[in-house]
Amino acid sequence: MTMTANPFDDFRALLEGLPGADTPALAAARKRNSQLTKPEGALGRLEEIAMWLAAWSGRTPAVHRPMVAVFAGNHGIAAKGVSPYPATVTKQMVDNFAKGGAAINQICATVDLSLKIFDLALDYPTGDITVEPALSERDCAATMAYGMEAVAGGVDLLCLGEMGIGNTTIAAAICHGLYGGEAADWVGPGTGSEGDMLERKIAAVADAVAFHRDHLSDPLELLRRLGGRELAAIAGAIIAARMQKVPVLLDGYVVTAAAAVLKAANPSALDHCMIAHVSAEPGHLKLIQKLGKTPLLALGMRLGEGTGAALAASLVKSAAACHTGMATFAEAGVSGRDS
Ligand SMILES: Cc1cc2ncn([C@H]3O[C@H](COP(=O)(O)O)[C@@H](O)[C@H]3O)c2cc1C
Ligand SMILES: O=C(O)c1cccnc1
Repeated sequence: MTMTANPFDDFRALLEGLPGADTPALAAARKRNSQLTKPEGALGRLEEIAMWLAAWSGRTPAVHRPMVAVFAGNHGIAAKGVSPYPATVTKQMVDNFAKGGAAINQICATVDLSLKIFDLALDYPTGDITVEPALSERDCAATMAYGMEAVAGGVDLLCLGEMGIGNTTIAAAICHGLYGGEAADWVGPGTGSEGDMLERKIAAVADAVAFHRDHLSDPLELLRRLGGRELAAIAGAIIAARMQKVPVLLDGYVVTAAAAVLKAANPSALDHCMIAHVSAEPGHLKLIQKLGKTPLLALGMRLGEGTGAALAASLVKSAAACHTGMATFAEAGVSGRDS
């Protein structure tokens, strides 16, 4: 009989052997970028986006099949009174997504993105992280594997979103677990916690990290103890995207917290990801700084659902269109600099 391997072993191996950037594709894109009919660098970060697309897709920058994946999960911590909305809203919003009535539906329709909702065992909330792990090893690994399925069907830009009442508390616990400081440094209003509720939220994050403190040095163990189903699935989707050469846009605080776990396991793990926007949730900017990234948008949004990522996809599509569609100086007969 063979020994049962640790459920995280496959993910550890994947994280250790992540593929790097495609340097020939990047070099080709840089060359073309320098020949396009515009002053050098005049498209600013759109040029950076086009180079990033080339490096991580391994092709000429192009976005033909962009998709928003929204992962939904429920959290045991919600029973501690850390959100002004009841946990039943998670399922109700999943129904709203299906009917086309949520913000993310409107943005996807406007920007022309496909939208897929992944409903993760909503009737089975995760454990209360102040007194137990959120997930078993098996459940966490299986949910990460499920998240990897999001990267299918020729998707060439993956926008990650989430839905889960209580998950800004989970995101704060992950950040406090990863980076330390005070619990209050990482806790914000989420959907609108204030006063006593905000104090309960801070206490829950402090209690959770204190309870699990001897088990947080391993990032995947931290994810299963302090995380949640949608965060585990997001982590899996980010890994799968890297393996399949699909660039990724990360949404707000919750999605970025899930991603941060991977960076703790391998410092290069998020090189194929951009931060779509900085959320109004105060911990998000601090987290983005820890990751050494610069968000694309700052619109004061704090919704989640992948809404910031979906909006930023319009920038990525525009960047790819400029890169491929613009004429070169030679093609257009436009005089170059100092000619
Ligand atoms: C109607 C409604 C729609 C949402 N869409 C995203 N969220 C966002 O709010 C939740 C996290 O905030 P907290 O930690 O304060 O519960 C997540 O579900 C997130 O996606 C929503 C929240 C509500 C109430
Ligand atoms: O930034 C986020 O991801 C966020 C903020 C508030 C509520 N839900 C998500």
